[in-house]
Amino acid sequence: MRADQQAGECACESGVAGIALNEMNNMTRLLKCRIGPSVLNSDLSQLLNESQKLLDNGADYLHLDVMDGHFVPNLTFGHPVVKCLRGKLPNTYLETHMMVSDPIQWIEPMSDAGVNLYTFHIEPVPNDILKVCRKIREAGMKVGLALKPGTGIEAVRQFIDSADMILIMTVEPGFGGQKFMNDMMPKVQWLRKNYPLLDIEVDGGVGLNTINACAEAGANMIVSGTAIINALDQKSVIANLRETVERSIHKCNV
Ligand SMILES: O=C(CO)[C@H](O)[C@H](O)COP(=O)(O)O
Repeated sequence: MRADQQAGECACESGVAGIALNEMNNMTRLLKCRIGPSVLNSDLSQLLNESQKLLDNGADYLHLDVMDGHFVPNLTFGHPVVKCLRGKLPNTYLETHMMVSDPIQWIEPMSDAGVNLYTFHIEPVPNDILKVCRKIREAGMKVGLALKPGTGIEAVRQFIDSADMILIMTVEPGFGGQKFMNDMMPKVQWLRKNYPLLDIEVDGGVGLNTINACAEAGANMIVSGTAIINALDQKSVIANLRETVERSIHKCNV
């Protein structure tokens, strides 16, 4: 494991994916809100500047959308770009959201590039989920499991304890700027109810108009792309998103 990967802090201090409900009362306060802007719709010719601006404006981590043109009908960037970014941002927590058909193929290259959290979709590898989780950990990264909107929670249930985070997609993966799918919130609610300390991330159409639904459902890791990137005042949008989520986390604790 690289030093910068080790230094990365996960949103749930305990690092425990799930605990029994009766153990949670004194522990929910450890759940942390984290805002991770997606750089997908930023000016990618200025990736470092765009990233630095997001961090200066309060981002806790960067959500890097890696698309292979097979799993989703779009192409972005891969490990060479991530490695360059890591070189310039040695202390930033980097998540790669792997929208790829073969998540195993990119584990070593992404680990070598300095990724902290490797989030992959379970849909292309239904019979190899545990194997992929194990390889990600062996490579020194945290494990995120991502679900497309059409994938039910039952598909991931038995693997939650093997993950550090579950990503509930609130749009069809592939493009930024789509409409938030409110009907994904029951998945988030179910996860939060049954896994009080689990890091739950939402991604897709999340902004000031939709953050309330995410926060109330129990999401604590917030990916937001266009709502932050296109904002005139990124700092205030990030602060607003954080405030809404922290209010919900606080309500759970009292
Ligand atoms: O994973 C993604 C698309 O597949 C993006 O992270 C996501 O859509 C962010 O952009 P926006 O907030 O504009 O929806």
